[in-house]
Amino acid sequence: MTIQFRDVTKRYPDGTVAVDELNLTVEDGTITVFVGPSGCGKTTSLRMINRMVEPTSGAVLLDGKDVSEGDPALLRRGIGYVIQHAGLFPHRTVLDNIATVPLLAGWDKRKARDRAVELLETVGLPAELGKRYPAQLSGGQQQRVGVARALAADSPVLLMDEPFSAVDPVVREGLQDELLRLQSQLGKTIVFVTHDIDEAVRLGDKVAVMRVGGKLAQYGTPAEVLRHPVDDFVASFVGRDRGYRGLSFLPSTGVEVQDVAQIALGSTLSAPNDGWLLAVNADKQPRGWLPPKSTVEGELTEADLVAGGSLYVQGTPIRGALDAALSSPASLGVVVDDEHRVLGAVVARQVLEVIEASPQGS
Ligand SMILES: Nc1ncnc2c1ncn2[C@@H]1O[C@H](COP(=O)(O)OP(=O)(O)OP(=O)(O)O)[C@@H](O)[C@H]1O
Repeated sequence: MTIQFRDVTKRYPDGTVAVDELNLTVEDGTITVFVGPSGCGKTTSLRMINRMVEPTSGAVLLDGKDVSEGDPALLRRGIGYVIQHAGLFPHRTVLDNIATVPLLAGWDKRKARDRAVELLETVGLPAELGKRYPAQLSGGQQQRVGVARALAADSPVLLMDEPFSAVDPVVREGLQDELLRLQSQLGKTIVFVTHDIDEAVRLGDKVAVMRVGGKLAQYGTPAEVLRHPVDDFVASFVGRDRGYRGLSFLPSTGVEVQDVAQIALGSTLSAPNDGWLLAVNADKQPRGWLPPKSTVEGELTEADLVAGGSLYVQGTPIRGALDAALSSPASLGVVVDDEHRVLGAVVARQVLEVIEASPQGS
């Protein structure tokens, strides 16, 4: 389902212009992220899609149909909505929370409950949490329940307003991964609001950068916004390290994978080694590094090794190659295939040469 903002303006009764002449199309089956500093009108824009806020002028269209025509309650029931802190009903169990919308839609109790159990699994929560109350869950689990409840509407559109902002960064990354995994299966049209540019570029197929005063500053793919910010506001908002972030979108064409000296776990070392040796297991997966001039008594075990850096999966963007090279104790970034078998190594200097020669690096 496409969502179209056509000349949409929202002026609150006190005169605040929260959204100013917004024109933008959210494409079917994609994640579009509204990002910008506090007060720039992201939430107001989102809420005009399900008519929790009515535009002062202009129109929002769902698949070409003006949302202002028709019953707002019916519209809202048909659009999944997730907010910060999940917004769960505290006195209802997790399962009852998830089943809210199906019950409103007139499903019988049994069917709504079965659907809720299924959705709990979809969002990666164990079934036994279903009987608990929201306060008995962690923040991350509550957010997952919030997502499950929104999915229960089974609508093609999902609105998410800072859904992961209240959880710590590690849990947040897990939730983002989970959302991307779900989206690859479900293909919904998702509008996601955040003030965090990292979250925006990670999740968005498209990113709409907004500025205070409710104006759209730039709308494009994450790569476009990072590499070619249209003005100083966008450039400063995406940050000084945008060059590094932009590497997440630069292909690794031209990066040379060189041979790397290896040693198998369980083998013996006849003489001290000259250079670093990459230790691999029976499946040829890297397990760590053996420093130069090591002496190993008996068979090589993981206890003899120095931990390795990050791995670079061949074919993925160049940022991973640079990370692998810079994080390796041997200054050799380990290159692996999809099954994490060693293919060779990359060195930072050569990766940087490729980056410098790219249009982004120059
Ligand atoms: N009900 C309201 N009445 C008056 N002004 C409002 C109302 N709701 C929001 N605003 C104002 O409209 C502007 C945009 O608010 P909005 O919540 O859409 O921004 P936001 O980008 O989502 O901000 P945040 O990230 O802080 O939630 C702000 O100046 C805000 O104070």
